[in-house]
Amino acid sequence: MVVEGLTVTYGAASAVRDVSFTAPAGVVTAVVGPNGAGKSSLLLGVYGSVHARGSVRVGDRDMSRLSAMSRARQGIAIVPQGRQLFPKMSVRENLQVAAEVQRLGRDRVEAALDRFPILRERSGHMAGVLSGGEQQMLAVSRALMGDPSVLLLDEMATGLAPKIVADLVRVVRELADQGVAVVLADPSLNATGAAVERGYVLVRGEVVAQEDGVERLDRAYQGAMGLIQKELDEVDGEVTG
Ligand SMILES: Nc1ncnc2c1ncn2[C@@H]1O[C@H](COP(=O)(O)OP(=O)(O)OP(=O)(O)O)[C@@H](O)[C@H]1O
Repeated sequence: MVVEGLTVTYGAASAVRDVSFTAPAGVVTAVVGPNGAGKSSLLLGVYGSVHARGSVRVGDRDMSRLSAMSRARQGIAIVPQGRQLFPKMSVRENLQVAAEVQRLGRDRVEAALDRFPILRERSGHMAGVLSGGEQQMLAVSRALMGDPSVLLLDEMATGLAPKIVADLVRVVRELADQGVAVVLADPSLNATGAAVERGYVLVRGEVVAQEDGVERLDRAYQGAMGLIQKELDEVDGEVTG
C-alpha cells in the first residue's frame, strides 16, 4: 500500500498533515507516536471512515475516492482502537453483521469463529461480557473475514495480558508471512516490537522519521521524544524563568 499526502482534519484542526508512507505486502510496518500524535486518525484516513485528503493505493488500485465500505470490500481491514464491537450482540452476530456488510457468505462466519478456538466456545455469549483479550480476538477475526490485503491495527496490545499479546503478535506475523501488508499503530514498541520490521515515527500529525529494523525505529522514536521533552522544558523555563 502506498499513501501519499494524507491530511486528516476535524473542523479547523488538522490531526494528520501531508503524511506519506508505504506498507509493503508481506511486511509488518509500525506507526509509533505519543498519545494524540494522530495515529488513529491516520489509520481511519486510510480506511476511509474520516474525511481525508491525499491518495491511498493498494497494488494498482486507487482507493482514494472510495467509501470505507468499498475500501473494505477491496481489501483494507481495520481493528480500531476500542474495537467497536456490538456489546449486546453475540460473538456470532457480531461476525454475521460484518459478513452482511461486506456481502460475505455464511462460511466466512464459521471460519472466523474457528480462527481462535475461544470464539467458537463463546459464540453465543454477548460480546460485551468477553474479556479484553477475547474481544480483541473477535475484532481481529472480524477484520480478517474478507481476506484483506491490508490490515490496520490500532493499539492492538493496549490493556491486554502479555500471553494474549504474544498470541496476537504471532497471528500478525503469520498474516505478513502470507503476504498481507500489516500496519501497527502504537504508542510504544515494547509490546508489539517483536512483530515489527520497519516503521515511521509520527509526532504532532507529521512523520519525523522512517527506519528499517525495530531497534533503529525505537531509537529514532526515543530521539524524537527527547527533542519534544527538551522543547517542553525550554517553554517551561521561559514561563517560570
Ligand atoms: N473525532 C475527533 N474530533 C476532533 N478532534 C479529534 C477527533 N479525533 C481525534 N481528534 C484530535 O486529533 C488529534 C489526533 O488524535 P488521534 O486519536 O488520531 O491520535 P493518536 O495518536 O491515535 O492518539 P491516542 O493514542 O491518544 O489515540 C488529537 O489532538 C485529538 O484530540
